Amino acid sequence: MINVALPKGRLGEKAYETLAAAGYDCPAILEKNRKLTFENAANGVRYFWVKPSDVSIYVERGAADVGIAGKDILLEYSPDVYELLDLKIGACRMCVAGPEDFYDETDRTLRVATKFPHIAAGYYESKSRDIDIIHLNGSIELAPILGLSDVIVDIVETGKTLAENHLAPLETIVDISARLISNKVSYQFKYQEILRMRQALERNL
Ligand SMILES: Nc1ncnc2c1ncn2[C@@H]1O[C@H](COP(=O)(O)OP(=O)(O)OP(=O)(O)O)[C@@H](O)[C@H]1O
Ligand SMILES: O=P(O)(O)OC[C@H]1O[C@H](OP(=O)(O)OP(=O)(O)O)[C@H](O)[C@@H]1O
Repeated sequence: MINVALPKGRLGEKAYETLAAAGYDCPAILEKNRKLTFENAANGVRYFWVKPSDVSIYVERGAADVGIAGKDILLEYSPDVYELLDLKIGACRMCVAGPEDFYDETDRTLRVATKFPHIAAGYYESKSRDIDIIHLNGSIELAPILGLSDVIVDIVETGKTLAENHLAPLETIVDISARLISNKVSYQFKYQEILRMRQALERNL
């Protein structure tokens, strides 16, 4: 049996469809209910629905053997896991964004609002730019509008949220997509099962 942590929310359905298409379907998961675990003994898979930002914790600690997590989560938390495959789903990019006419006055500390403080800190450190990080949990675009920050570091997919709030992407930090990750001990002890899953997913890319 292989235990798989799936991200709830916008990435969840695509992640499950990708696994189902690779031979790891579990029809019960499509029932609209509040259950969090689903098993299909026929193909040896057990799924857990977890918060997207928690997938890497479940996998790192071995509560799940494998999981599907956005590259943003892996860059932010640096979990001690193996990254096995780029699944090419959930494509978006991590950007610096702000008012369209933003001009960085480099003589003062830049105020950066973000849900991703480590990614933001690493990016500005690489540019030797002093910043003050304002760690928020959502609606990041509000920060520059209300004067809480100068810019934001956030995910941009279609760009609609930025445009509708009169903001623009200013710099791309990194391209993001979902990855298959594995617990390091499971990768040894369930090597054949995990390899089979990775290969089946890779064939379907
Ligand atoms: N428009 C988008 N906004 C946010 N994430 C996106 C977007 N498009 C693709 N993704 C990918 O989907 C993953 C899950 O995003 P989602 O918005 O469902 O999680 P979240 O609500 O931010 O997570 P959490 O509730 O744990 O904070 C992200 O980690 C990212 O890799
Ligand atoms: O470029 P777009 O297609 O508009 O997508 C990007 C937006 O989606 C995400 O927000 P989310 O919907 O997760 O809301 P939250 O950050 O407020 O929780 C992200 O933080 C951006 O705000």
